[in-house]
Amino acid sequence: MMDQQPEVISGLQLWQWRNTAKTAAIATDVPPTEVDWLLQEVAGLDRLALRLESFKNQPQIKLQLPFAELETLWQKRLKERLPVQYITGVTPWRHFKIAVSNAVLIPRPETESLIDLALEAASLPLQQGHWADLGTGSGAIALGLADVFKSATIHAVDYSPQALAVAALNARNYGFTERIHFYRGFWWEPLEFLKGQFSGMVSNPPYIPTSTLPSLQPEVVNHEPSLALDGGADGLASIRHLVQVSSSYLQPGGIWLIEMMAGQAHAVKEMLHNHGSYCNIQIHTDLAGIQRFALAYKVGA
Ligand SMILES: C[S@@+](CC[C@H](N)C(=O)[O-])C[C@H]1O[C@@H](n2cnc3c(N)ncnc32)[C@H](O)[C@@H]1O
Repeated sequence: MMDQQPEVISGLQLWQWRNTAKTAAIATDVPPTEVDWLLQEVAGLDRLALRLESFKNQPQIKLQLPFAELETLWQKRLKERLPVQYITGVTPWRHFKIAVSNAVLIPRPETESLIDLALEAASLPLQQGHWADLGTGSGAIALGLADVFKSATIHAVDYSPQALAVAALNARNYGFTERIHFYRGFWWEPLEFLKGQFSGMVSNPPYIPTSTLPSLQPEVVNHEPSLALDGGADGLASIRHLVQVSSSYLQPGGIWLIEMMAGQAHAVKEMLHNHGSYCNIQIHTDLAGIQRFALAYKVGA
């Protein structure tokens, strides 16, 4: 989107477009606030200017794309249910502005808590050394870990090379290229050379049962990568793998931390318990009170 030719229009013209776009949003069950997200990115307007509508009197506003293209993109949002984050190319996550494309899952607000949980769970020695972000997608978790664990090296893996390109861009944007290393491969496989040495692992793996996918919102099922969503028949295929394999990659006392779907906590807890290599198994809720995160330590510290 940002490669388009810029265009200058009047504040009044943009104000009128905004009103029409908001009315259409309400009529099609799209949050009207998304119109303002779009205008913040393409017209460089801040939240206050939008809230007070002070831009209405500006003689000229420079858009980062032709005005007609703005309308085309908004129609795609409404008719094709294209997520607004894929239109703007960015999404807020913690204090970052994360670049996204349709090669990556849009990082969700609930996933932000994984970073706080990792920080609370890790003693000072564990806040250093090697951490893994498995299934990094946009790289959001890797950025979050690099941000709170200033002396750690983050190893971020994804199976999708297109996702890794987005993640690498985000790492560059925040000056983390030295501290986040990217690998293409199947979960832990590219990290074999560090087996037994990891202070911790954080992952938000695909966890939606295959049969549930068609019932998700069209924004998700029609636009987000299925590799990021599909957790196999019971939704637990990736989590099961991460339970089985991670203990040989973690150092004794190392942290295992994942996000999961509502209703999976009991099964995940049981898997961790039955494996025999994990202790102090904990389930944590998200801000909505849903059992969303599982945390455990490798035995033997
Ligand atoms: C739910 S998304 C999470 C993305 C990002 N970590 C986040 O929280 O926003 C799951 C990610 O796992 C990746 N993935 C799926 N299967 C994988 C595998 N076998 N090995 C490595 N990554 C995989 C997907 O490409 C996707 O980027």
